[in-house]
Order: sequence, then structure tokens, then C-alpha cells
Amino acid sequence: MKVIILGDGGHSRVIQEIIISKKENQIIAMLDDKYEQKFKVKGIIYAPIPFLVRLLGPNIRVVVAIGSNQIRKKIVKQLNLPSEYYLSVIHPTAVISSTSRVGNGTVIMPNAVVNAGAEIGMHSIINTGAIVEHDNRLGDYTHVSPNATLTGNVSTGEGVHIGSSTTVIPGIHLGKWSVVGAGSTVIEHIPAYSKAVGCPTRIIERILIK
Ligand SMILES: CC(=O)SCCNC(=O)CCNC(=O)[C@H](O)C(C)(C)COP(=O)(O)OP(=O)(O)OC[C@H]1O[C@@H](n2cnc3c(N)ncnc32)[C@H](O)[C@@H]1OP(=O)(O)O
Repeated sequence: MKVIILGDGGHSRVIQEIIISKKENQIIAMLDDKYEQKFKVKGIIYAPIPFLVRLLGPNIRVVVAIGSNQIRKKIVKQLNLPSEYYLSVIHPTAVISSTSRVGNGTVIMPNAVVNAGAEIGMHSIINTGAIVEHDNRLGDYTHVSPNATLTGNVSTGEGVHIGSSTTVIPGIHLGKWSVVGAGSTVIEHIPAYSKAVGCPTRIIERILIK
């Protein structure tokens, strides 16, 4: 599979390593607006994101490798590609239940677990060592940070960011575009567009965006 990666920062480097660890994959381009013009290194094209239209074709897949949920969504909306173009990237050490579903464009990092019946939307990040337990329903553009644990039947709206090492108890809903701080314990539903921190969480901000 020929793969084009959008975004060339730290998050992208982890994704690049996962992609090239599979012999059948070949990264053909790294696109990032920090590159003002096209150049080539070791056969890989480096160019700004609008260059993508010149590269698309059969057998090409795209990954938006940008850590910010908002920026990932903005780029996906601007590109307006059919969802089949987007590759799901799953590290070989991740444990993914055969009864779970992972949306196109979602990346699952080393040692993450996605358990029975869980459903993860498109363009999400299940980061290193994160646990998404049985029957979770996670919206598009979600980020579950390293070592966070979503216990059974947790659900999230679109764009939710769960900080590193946070635990969410069973059956909790995190409203769309909410943010939960690192190391928190969530024992109550979190309203949409809110920022919550602590053990148990307290709301510290209503995020006035979107
Ligand atoms: C591979 C990777 O790196 S993936 C990236 C993973 N990233 C993360 O896990 C980061 C998660 N982000 C956080 O925890 C951040 O602190 C946020 C988003 C919750 C808050 O950030 P900000 O909006 O900048 O909040 P700010 O730093 O101003 O803090 C506001 C208040 O919340 C408190 N606070 C902030 N974060 C936390 C936290 N994680 N736990 C407890 N309290 C916190 C602050 O002490 C402060 O309290 P005060 O008003 O009583 O002084």
C-alpha cells in the first residue's frame, strides 16, 4: 500500500514507524504546511498539504497524523475525500477484539487494548497503552491519551480529548469536544465543550468554540 501522511511532527513520527514496520506499506509523501515547496529525500516527497491532490490515485491511502483533534477535523473537512481513502494504522502489539470496530483514519498505538464490542469512530487516536474496554462508543476525532482507561460502556461525542492516565468509570458519557485533564478520575458525565480535571473531576472551563 502506498501511503501519504499529512503532518510531520512528533505524533506523526510514531505513525510513520508503525506504517513502515509493515513490509507491504510504502510512505510516498509527507505533507505538512511547514514545507513551503516540494522536495524529495530518499524517494519520499515532502511538500505542503495542498500538494495532495497531485498524488491521489488508486492504491493510495492517506493518514492525517496530527495530534490536535480540532486541526485533524479541519483538514479532513477541507480535503473532503471519500472515507475509503483513509488508512487505519494499528501497531502490531495492540490488542483489538474481533468484535470491535475501528473507523477509517484511526490510529492505535503500541500496547493499546480495544475490547469486545467497542466502536471507535474515524480519525481518532488510541494512544500508547490506552485501554478502551468492552462496548465503548467513541465518536470521530477522539483522542484517548497514553495509559488512559475507559472502563466498560463509556461513550464520547465527537472530538473528545482524554488526558494521559485518566480513568473513566463504567457507563459515563463525555460530551462532544470536552477535554479531561491528565491523571483525572471521571465519575460523572462531562457536558459538551467542557474542560474537567482532578479526582474526581471538577469542571474548570466551558470551551467557547465550535
Ligand atoms: C504522546 C502524548 O504526548 S499524547 C498527549 C497527552 N496529553 C495530555 O494528557 C495533556 C492533558 N492536558 C491537561 O491535563 C491540561 O492541564 C488541561 C488541558 C486539562 C488544562 O490545561 P489549561 O487549560 O492550560 O489549564 P491550566 O493549566 O490553566 O489549569 C487550570 C486549573 O486546572 C488545574 N489543572 C490543570 N490540569 C490539571 C490536571 N491534569 N489535573 C488536576 N488539575 C489540573 C490547574 O492546577 C489549575 O488550577 P487552579 O485554577 O486551581 O490554579
